[in-house]
Amino acid sequence: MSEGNKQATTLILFGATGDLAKRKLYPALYRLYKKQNHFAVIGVARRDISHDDFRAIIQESLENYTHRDDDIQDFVQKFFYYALDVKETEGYTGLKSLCDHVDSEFGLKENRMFYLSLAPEFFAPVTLNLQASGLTDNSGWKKLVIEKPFGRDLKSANELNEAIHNVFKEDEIYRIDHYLGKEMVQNIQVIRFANPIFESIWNNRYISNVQITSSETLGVGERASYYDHTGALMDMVQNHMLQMVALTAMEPPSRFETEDIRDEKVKVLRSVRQITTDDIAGHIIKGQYTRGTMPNGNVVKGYREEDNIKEKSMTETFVAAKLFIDNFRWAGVPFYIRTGKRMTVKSTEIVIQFKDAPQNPYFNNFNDIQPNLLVIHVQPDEGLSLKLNAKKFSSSGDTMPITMEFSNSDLTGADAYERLIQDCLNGDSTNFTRWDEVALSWEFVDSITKAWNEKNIPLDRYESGSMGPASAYELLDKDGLHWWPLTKVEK
Ligand SMILES: NC(=O)C1=CN([C@@H]2O[C@H](COP(=O)(O)OP(=O)(O)OC[C@H]3O[C@@H](n4cnc5c(N)ncnc54)[C@H](OP(=O)(O)O)[C@@H]3O)[C@@H](O)[C@H]2O)C=CC1
Ligand SMILES: O=C1O[C@H](COP(=O)(O)O)[C@@H](O)[C@H](O)[C@H]1O
Repeated sequence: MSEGNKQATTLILFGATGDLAKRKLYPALYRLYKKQNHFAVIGVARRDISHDDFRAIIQESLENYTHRDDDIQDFVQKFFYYALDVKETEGYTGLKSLCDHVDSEFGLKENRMFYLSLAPEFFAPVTLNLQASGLTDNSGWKKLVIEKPFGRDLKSANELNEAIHNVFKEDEIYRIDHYLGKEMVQNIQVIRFANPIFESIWNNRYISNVQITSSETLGVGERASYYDHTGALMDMVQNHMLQMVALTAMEPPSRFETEDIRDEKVKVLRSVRQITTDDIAGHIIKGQYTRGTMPNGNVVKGYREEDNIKEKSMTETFVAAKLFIDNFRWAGVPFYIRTGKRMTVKSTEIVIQFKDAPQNPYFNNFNDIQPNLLVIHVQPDEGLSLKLNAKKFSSSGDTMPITMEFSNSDLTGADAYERLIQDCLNGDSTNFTRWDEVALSWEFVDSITKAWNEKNIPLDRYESGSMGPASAYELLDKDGLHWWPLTKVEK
């Protein structure tokens, strides 16, 4: 058992009856419990339910969980419930009493993790109420885990940051970006920095372009009211997509320590070229899905027909962008990113396309010479593939493309939320975003929003079940490139 596994903790989970808690957090906590972490959980939400009703919710959320054992009863006994409208200051006194009680019953040393899995408008008021009620005057450590989105633009993110900094120090704040908990996102640094064959050519001399795709087949689902005033730019680009760009592009840190790694990511984010109103049209595409047929044959509604979406909503459900990182290593190399809902497949991949050989002796020889590609498969399969050219078997000089593959898919690792909560218990904030990363990401995203508004950029429609609007293809087409097909997709 590592040191971290011994950290006794009371986890106060705000939003305990919500979608994220049920789908992701309870399975993650169950796995952490099985790894001998010592914690109890107080779930907080408005609905008036008993401890036992709450435990039933948790059991239900684990019903389809494949690694379930017969210790679920013991697991759920560590869960308690407190009904509270988080805006109402008075109710926090009762929460503190329950917290003190649970703490002494389980011997949790007054270590407290406050996890805000709530709508973002509650992040600041809850934090201030925690302080006012004395919940943060504990003798053990305190940590604030805060879900995304962290603000709606740089200004509001700044205000939120100031509010939480009145109560928590930066090293007590864990801003979640769950992509940073994914196995292959964490692997990017190892693939790059532990393999001189890659790192020595990881620059504009050898790399033609980078393509990062995160496509989803699901539509807006039950999160319509959140999504319709958020859109793909804030929901995915500001955080997950820019974090993957930063990890792919960063310099090797001087040491693999939290702040050194974050410093390098910050340098990349600072070097991302701001989008001006004049070049927005050629660089950033926004799209919205219409009715269409998914590959499984299901006909699905268009975005504007979804429940709780405005009939004339202009919210983008798709973004494709061409970014440049203005530094020595990446000058002139486009980073293409795209993300969207209701696309053909669910997949996240990072493709590094290498430049063609300067002179190809096989050219014009009816050969199928392809660019070398290094593909990092983030999900659903986790792995790596390297596309090369080789001699066609038994031919005189013909070539054929071959692929070398590594796949994690037979291994059962931790899930992103499990890793991140474990890191937080252990006090390791490497895979959480530091304030300056968040601020720089907003600065970039704000420049896009501003330019979109000023230029009145149209919303390009794409059929559900497609890979996005035609304009997203044209983005690469005019550079003589194309999106590489995603190879590992959810079946
Ligand atoms: N769901 C997802 O896939 C993802 C979610 N997130 C983030 O996680 C957070 C939670 O999202 P999600 O679970 O989807 O949201 P939900 O709307 O499903 O859940 C919201 C939760 O907050 C509670 N709640 C709402 N209002 C109050 C209030 N005034 N006082 C106390 N509790 C309240 C609700 O319970 P009740 O109604 O009983 O009060 C419920 O438990 C958000 O920040 C979201 O952006 C991030 C990534 C993915
Ligand atoms: O943060 C979010 O991520 C999910 C996609 O996450 P993934 O792990 O399934 O790729 C996205 O559906 C959601 O809209 C967004 O808020």
